[in-house]
Amino acid sequence: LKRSLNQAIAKEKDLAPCREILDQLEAHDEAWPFLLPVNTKQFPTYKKIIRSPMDLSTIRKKLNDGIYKTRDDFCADLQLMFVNCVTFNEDDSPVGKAGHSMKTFFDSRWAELIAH
Ligand SMILES: Cc1ncccc1N[C@@H](C)c1cnc2ccsc2c1
Repeated sequence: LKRSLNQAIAKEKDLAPCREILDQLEAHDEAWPFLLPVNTKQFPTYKKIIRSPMDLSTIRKKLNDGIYKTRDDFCADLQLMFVNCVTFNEDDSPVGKAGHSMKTFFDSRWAELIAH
């Protein structure tokens, strides 16, 4: 029991900074394309082109539901969201530009978190 309690404490330590970064991503001026799953009625080709959709609300739910075992699992879903954006959107489109801006922000905050 003691070991599993320590493991639970270690997991919380590992994931706590993820909540902080996710708070900042959701509050970012350019988060608007990523707040909810892409509406496939509005973008009918999206499901064909993007095999694994991902968005900030899904990441938040997975974090709250204890789906992420490590901070790297969390990071992988964010990178998936950014790769989906680059795959579907032109770099100079409004959504494409927002994606690059959000990725740059995330990568710098993640580096601070891991580096510190
Ligand atoms: C991240 C992403 N990738 C590809 C397509 C869409 C989106 N985002 C949705 C929310 C979105 C993005 N832009 C607009 C513009 C009018 S409705 C709407 C909805």
